Amino acid sequence: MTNVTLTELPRAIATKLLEIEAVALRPNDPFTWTSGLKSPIYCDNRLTMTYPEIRDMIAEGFATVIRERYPDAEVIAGTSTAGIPHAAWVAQKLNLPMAYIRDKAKGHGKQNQIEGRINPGQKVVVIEDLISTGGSSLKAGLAVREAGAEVLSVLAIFTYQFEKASNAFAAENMPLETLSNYSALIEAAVEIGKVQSADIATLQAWRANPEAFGK
Ligand SMILES: O=P(O)(O)OC[C@H]1O[C@H](OP(=O)(O)OP(=O)(O)O)[C@H](O)[C@@H]1O
Ligand SMILES: O=C(O)c1cc(=O)[nH]c(=O)[nH]1
Repeated sequence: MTNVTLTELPRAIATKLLEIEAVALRPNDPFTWTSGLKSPIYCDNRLTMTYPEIRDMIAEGFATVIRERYPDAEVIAGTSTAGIPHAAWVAQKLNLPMAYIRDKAKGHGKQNQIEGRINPGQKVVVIEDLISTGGSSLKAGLAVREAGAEVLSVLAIFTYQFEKASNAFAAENMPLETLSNYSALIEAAVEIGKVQSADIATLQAWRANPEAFGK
């Protein structure tokens, strides 16, 4: 078990993401995000699965948030696909039921969007790996509500801190909390010398107007 407080966690996770090279910069060959946005940066949190110490730091962070702020949680639900393993580790730590939410209902079999059992009226915490626009995780949270359950909060490892995402969650009155974020990532990257000043300038220009990047 790792021993990092919630206050230390944004920087600690950001540093680990940089150390394992989960963060890639490609200013001249932008990444396409799931929302269609073009970006000079991509944060591949899936790589945290590979490192027991890091995935446990994350799971312990989520478990602490749930114990402190959502002690009534009855089900931990992961978003498909990158949220699923983290939801499993948290559910195991808290000895709670687990489910996962597909981005859409299956076209065959039972045609489920939610796999595992979430009963109407149950209190659910949704676990996501990363928030860009927030579209994927908000959709997952709304599917849980559609099933008649209550979403106590969506928790994610990392957010780019776009207003668009926080506004979308606020509009649905759905709480969103994250363990680490873009500000902490940039601070950590500068401190450990992972980004050059030219890259910082590119990242600042992109961050100020992400929709215009790469056009
Ligand atoms: O906040 P958003 O704009 O929705 O973007 C973030 C989502 O994008 C990624 O998933 P992706 O669609 O790549 O699928 P995966 O989880 O199956 O890898 C990531 O894991 C988040 O779920
Ligand atoms: O928006 C996305 O698709 C996205 C961005 C990012 O940095 N990492 C990721 O896994 N997805």
